[in-house]
Amino acid sequence: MGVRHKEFVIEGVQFHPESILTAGGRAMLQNFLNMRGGTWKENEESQKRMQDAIQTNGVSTGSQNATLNGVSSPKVANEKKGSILDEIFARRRISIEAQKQIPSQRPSDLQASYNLNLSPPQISFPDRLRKSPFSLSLMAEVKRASPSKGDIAPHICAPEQANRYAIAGASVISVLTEPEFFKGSIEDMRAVRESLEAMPNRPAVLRKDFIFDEYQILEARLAGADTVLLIVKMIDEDDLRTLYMYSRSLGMEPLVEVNTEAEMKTALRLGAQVIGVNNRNLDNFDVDLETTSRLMGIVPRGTIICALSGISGPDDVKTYQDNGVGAVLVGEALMRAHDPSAFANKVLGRSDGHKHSHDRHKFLVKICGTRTPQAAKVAIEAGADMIGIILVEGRKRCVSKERALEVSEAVHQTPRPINNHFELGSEGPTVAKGYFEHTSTFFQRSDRALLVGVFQNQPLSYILAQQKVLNLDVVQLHGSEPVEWASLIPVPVIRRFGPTDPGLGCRGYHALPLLDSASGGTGQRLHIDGVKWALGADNGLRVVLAGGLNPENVETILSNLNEYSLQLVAVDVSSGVEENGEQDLGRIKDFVNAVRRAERK
Ligand SMILES: O=C(O)c1ccccc1N[C@@H]1O[C@H](COP(=O)(O)O)[C@@H](O)[C@H]1O
Repeated sequence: MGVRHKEFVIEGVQFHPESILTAGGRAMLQNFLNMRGGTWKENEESQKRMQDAIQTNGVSTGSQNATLNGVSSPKVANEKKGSILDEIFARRRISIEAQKQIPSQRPSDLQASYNLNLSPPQISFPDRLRKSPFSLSLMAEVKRASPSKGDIAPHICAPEQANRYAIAGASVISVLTEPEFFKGSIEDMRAVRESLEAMPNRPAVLRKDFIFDEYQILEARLAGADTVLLIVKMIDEDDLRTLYMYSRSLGMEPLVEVNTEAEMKTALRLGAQVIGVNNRNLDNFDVDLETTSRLMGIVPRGTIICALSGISGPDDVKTYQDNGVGAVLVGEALMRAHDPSAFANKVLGRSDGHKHSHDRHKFLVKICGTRTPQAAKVAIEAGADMIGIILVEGRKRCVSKERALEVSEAVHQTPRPINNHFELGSEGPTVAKGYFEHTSTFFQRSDRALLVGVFQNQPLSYILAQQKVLNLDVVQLHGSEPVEWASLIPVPVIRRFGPTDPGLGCRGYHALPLLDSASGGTGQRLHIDGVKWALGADNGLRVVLAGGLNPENVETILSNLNEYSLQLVAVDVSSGVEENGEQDLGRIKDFVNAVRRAERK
């Protein structure tokens, strides 16, 4: 085991001597001192101060490191000095030490947040790898730059990139969080995790960084990591074990990285369940794709082996599949790919997953403002998918309790015409799906139409009571109700938004947003450009379209939105199927027929 330098203290902060032997390290120290109102000048006196600090601390096997929960932070093993990795580790050490001094980011702050259960829900990293439906799992990396390649894709938006990877079938999203050499940040990883929120079968999130301190592991968990990287080469075995156990204590099985047989043996002694074999030698950056297959021989069954680095396409993956490698990590090639989703699909041997032009898109139809059981029956028999009743006191279409019960009974008992039955998706259970893509399937019910109760700025207790009494299948919130209410209502919620309203695309709350003008039920049309803007800004968004639709205009409106038709789940009409203020059975049928014609175009 390598000897260690004792840390020294400047302005009350402990630093590792290796950290400031480089110009970059000194620049970071300068930043730190600036932040603290101190100065560090490259003059004789400061250099002497540094030399003295190094000499007086000298060579020692002890350590005086910062502690978290009373456990001392492990050190970078000294014999590894000299490589680029040492420099990165040394710089990370300085910046992490500086970060720990910032009120709100001190170890005690992180621990307090963790104790308050503020870390996002996690999934098991090894389980997620094992559940991949493909012959080998993909760990797709967000990496803007690297020390060996320089800039790769500095302008990418991390959560956008991660979403593409997820939908394409990646089991893990690896996010580089090191800022200087890789141009990443913990904020990238937090945003990536947020972008996967409420996505069924989301990928696991890996914090890829240079980890030497429990502090970084706790920080990762609070930002939403499901696993962290531990590099055997850079941490001595006792410290590695401490970090490994700490990560597991937070529910994160780490990815343990090795490059040689000796390192593999260390990882196995640790009991690591997931071992990444780096095909890149970190001293000289040489890549040898056979490294992974070579080291497989000594690995017991059940351990998941991942090939890391240098994989540039499906051809590289073939041999790994044959050798029983569980996963491949692809970074640079995906970041440089013109179409990362298509590239990821190819690596996984998956068809592109896109809908083809011959797949006819079906728009659900909601007939709202229904006031009689007869109208509900006619609408269902004409092919309507949802029947809405207005439960807003004072509005002209509001139905009495008795009438609402009658309509409810009609909706629950009227069978649907046979040609309205849905073919439900057969996608495997472990491929991630967009949140709204998933929730829109709630509304595709084959046996009967759904009953929707429309509310506007009424108390939550009233809404909950009505849902129960009327056996509502869906609740529509048409006022300024808090978005969070959707999680407190036991059936799917449709919530009204204007196209530029905040919260429209919030995942995890409303099952579908409904685009309409503010008051509702007035026949006021939405500006088509606004609708296009909202749909174009977020291609994972799915909506119900309402506002001034009628049998005469709905075909044209749908054809104007043709480009976005996959995002339009349903169309909704209230005043447009009325004649002289009453629902007109003929107009209801005309509306449904007009929508069906639009589907065929
Ligand atoms: O229709 C109503 O009277 C109503 C009252 C209160 C809130 C919402 C209401 N209707 C909703 O408005 C849209 C579209 O209506 P329109 O076609 O423009 O008349 C639809 O979502 C109805 O559910």
